[in-house]
Amino acid sequence: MIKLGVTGGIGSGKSVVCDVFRLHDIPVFDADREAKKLNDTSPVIREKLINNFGPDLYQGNKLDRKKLANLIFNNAENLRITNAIIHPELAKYFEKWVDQRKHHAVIAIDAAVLYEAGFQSLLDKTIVVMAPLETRIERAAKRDRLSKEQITARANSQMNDEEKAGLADFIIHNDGRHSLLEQVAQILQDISTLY
Ligand SMILES: CC(C)(COP(=O)(O)OP(=O)(O)OC[C@H]1O[C@@H](n2cnc3c(N)ncnc32)[C@H](O)[C@@H]1O)[C@@H](O)C(=O)NCCC(=O)NCCS
Ligand SMILES: Nc1ncnc2c1ncn2[C@@H]1O[C@H](COP(=O)(O)OP(=O)(O)OP(=O)(O)O)[C@@H](O)[C@H]1O
Repeated sequence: MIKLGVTGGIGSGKSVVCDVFRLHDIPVFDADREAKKLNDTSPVIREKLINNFGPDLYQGNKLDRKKLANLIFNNAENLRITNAIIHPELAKYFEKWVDQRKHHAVIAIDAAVLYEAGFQSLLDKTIVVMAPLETRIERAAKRDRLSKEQITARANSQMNDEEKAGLADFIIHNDGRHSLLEQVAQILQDISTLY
């Protein structure tokens, strides 16, 4: 089995690229979505987040996402604490998810903070989806109905594209001038010798 990581800055097009992988019948683990599920279901995460940020971070069983977002985006120490709580649990859950898909030749994880979370050590190859920062901010602002400042705060909480590109095995250009279908097909051809 080849384990691929797909990352890229906010609004870069990771989810669109991962939909192309799904078209090739490759299962994709959506780290954002699975992390949010764990935030609401993992007693370990809940206890540690409450110990660090207080009980009103949760309304009943549900994490108040807006409250946590306001605490971590623009505060490096709170971001570090939160990542140290959530990412190890997310990594454990990802490994279980992989074990249940052993019959697939290739699987992928869609993770905005793949390198920051240390997931690279769990993977065989990593792919960075790149687009100009202003394009990314416009796309994400349109999609999420967040202000450009809120998107920029999230972008500033992530490794920048150049650092990610230096760590990547493959780059996918999603600037509207390169075909995503062709770039994904080329990567799958390149890795086909590995399995
Ligand atoms: C803080 C949370 C609750 C905010 O959720 P909310 O729905 O309000 O914001 P949303 O998820 O839309 O955030 C938008 C973007 O922020 C970025 N982002 C999310 N978590 C992080 C993080 N820890 N570090 C840097 N950027 C992050 C992603 O690009 C995400 O798409 C949520 O983002 C979260 O639980 N983050 C911590 C877990 C995590 O690292 N998830 C990403 C795994 S790759
Ligand atoms: N090449 C493109 N042309 C036009 N719109 C695009 C393109 N690629 C992505 N988009 C749109 O931009 C927005 C961001 O794309 P996507 O959600 O795939 O990014 P992402 O990297 O997953 O972002 P995030 O990290 O915020 O989840 C989406 O609304 C998507 O439909």
